[in-house]
Amino acid sequence: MQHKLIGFIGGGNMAKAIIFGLLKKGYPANRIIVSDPDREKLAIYAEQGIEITENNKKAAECAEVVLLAVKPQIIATVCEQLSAVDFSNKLLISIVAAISVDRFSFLLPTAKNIVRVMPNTPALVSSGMAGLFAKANVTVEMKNFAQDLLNSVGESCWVDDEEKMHAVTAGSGSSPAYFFLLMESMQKALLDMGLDFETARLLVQQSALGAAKMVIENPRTEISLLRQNVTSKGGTTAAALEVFDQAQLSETIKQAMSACVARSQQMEKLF
Ligand SMILES: NC(=O)C1=CN([C@@H]2O[C@H](COP(=O)(O)OP(=O)(O)OC[C@H]3O[C@@H](n4cnc5c(N)ncnc54)[C@H](O)[C@@H]3O)[C@@H](O)[C@H]2O)C=CC1
Ligand SMILES: O=C(O)[C@@H]1CCC=N1
Repeated sequence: MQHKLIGFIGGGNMAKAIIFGLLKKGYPANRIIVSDPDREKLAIYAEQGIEITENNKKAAECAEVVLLAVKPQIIATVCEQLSAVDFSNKLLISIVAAISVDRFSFLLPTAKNIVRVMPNTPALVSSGMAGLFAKANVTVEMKNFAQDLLNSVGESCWVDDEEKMHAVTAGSGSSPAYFFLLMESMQKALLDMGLDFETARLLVQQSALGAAKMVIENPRTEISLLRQNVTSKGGTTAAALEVFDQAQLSETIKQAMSACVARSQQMEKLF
């Protein structure tokens, strides 16, 4: 991919996952600049040879691609700081949850090429998943760069309707947390059963990896069949799944993901 100069506005958790993922894939450190008011956060980037600044405007002015990675709650303030920057020839990528392209067009009127992305932190280990959305006016070249960027740290897909970005948030941005919670709970249960910490963690992490690989490497097999293949009639797995069923786990997961979507829709109106 092209090594355009990327200016990250905000250098927190998600920016870090993308930036370190990019560095691992050979993206040159001297083609990245990070702006953040938190000097401690900036120090980790400086150590990698990345230019750092506390001045958002400076980072955006010199960058060809500006990637917004601040919290939705402060997006209006941050855009105000960027209002004197001419975005007309720049690509603006936002990973900010819930904030629409129309909102960015309002906050930064010179921005024409806006790509909205919902990535996730596994980008750090080259296993990210990102959903992307752009309006029809965005050039193919700009869209390709945005997708190449996300593809270099994982997989990606486009959605044709911006409304779907709320669901994408439930399925990419937030979803690693659901899997972490499941793994945390499994690890805790194994500790309570008397296994030591390292054994419990190894059992959980390797089983999670194995299950994910089974799904990925058997794209034509329904996930439900993979589950059934583990579940002997009257056996141990059936006993475990019966408990999940009684607790209505599937319904709970649906409710949790719906809450994620509802919060995203609410935040879209709030910020
Ligand atoms: N953490 C995640 O898994 C994901 C986060 N996102 C989105 O990424 C964005 C950032 O989230 P996180 O990295 O988790 O948050 P974070 O709190 O770790 O990072 C935000 C960063 O913004 C910095 N900041 C605060 N005020 C600033 C300002 N005026 N100018 C520049 N930087 C400023 C903070 O110092 C901090 O380093 C959010 O909009 C979130 O919705 C999207 C997908 C996944
Ligand atoms: O929890 C959040 O709001 C952000 C967006 C998706 C993941 N983290």
